Amino acid sequence: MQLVDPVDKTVDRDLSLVKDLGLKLIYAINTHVHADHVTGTGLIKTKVSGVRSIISKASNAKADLFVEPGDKICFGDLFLEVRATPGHTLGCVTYVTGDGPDQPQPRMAFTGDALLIRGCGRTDFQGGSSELLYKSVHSQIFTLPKDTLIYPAHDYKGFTVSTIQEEMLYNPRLTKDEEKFKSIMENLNLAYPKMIDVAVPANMVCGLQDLASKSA
Ligand SMILES: N[C@@H](CCC(=O)N[C@@H](CSS)C(=O)NCC(=O)O)C(=O)O
Repeated sequence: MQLVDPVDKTVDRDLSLVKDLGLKLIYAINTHVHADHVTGTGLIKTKVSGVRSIISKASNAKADLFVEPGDKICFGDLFLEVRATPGHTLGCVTYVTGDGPDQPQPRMAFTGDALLIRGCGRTDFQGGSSELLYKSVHSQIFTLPKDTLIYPAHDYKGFTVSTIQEEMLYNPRLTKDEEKFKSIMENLNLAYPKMIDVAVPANMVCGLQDLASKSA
């Protein structure tokens, strides 16, 4: 019996979509890295030549290119703006589509684990800080136009997209004041991530070359 790696399968599906749409993949962009997740970027690089991986400098991870707050990632006539949104991890960033008449409207924000739909990333390990996360979301994400579409990294309830307006109205954590938010985050009682202390075999590290350079 041949085992098929689920990450491999997902990457193949997504690359097939990119091909069907006639697009050329040039960047594989990460919002952050955590020791319990292996990013798919290294695997993508083995399947599509010329793709360059991107992650924030503050993540302290490995990649081809490092970005800092305020940087613009340009592709074709479009660009993504890099916003620092630490709190879930110290190196978390949010990527926002460009501002301007020639850029797609409404804007789109790829928030990683900083802002989830009706939730947010946990802040209880590996550089997490509820104080920082609250400030990040309020100063860097909730200041975007209300119709900006939010695409987070995870959803545990089947949602795929939200808007700034919806989250400012209905997010059960981030609509609260900072003290209440901190207390909510301290009492989430989430299970300790299953994979956080799992050692990664050496052959995976070779294939997935942008795996975080350090773990817990
Ligand atoms: N059950 C999962 C862990 C789920 C989890 O902790 N998710 C993280 C994002 S991945 S580090 C999170 O921030 N969740 C926030 C929340 O409110 O659920 C596992 O054991 O792997």
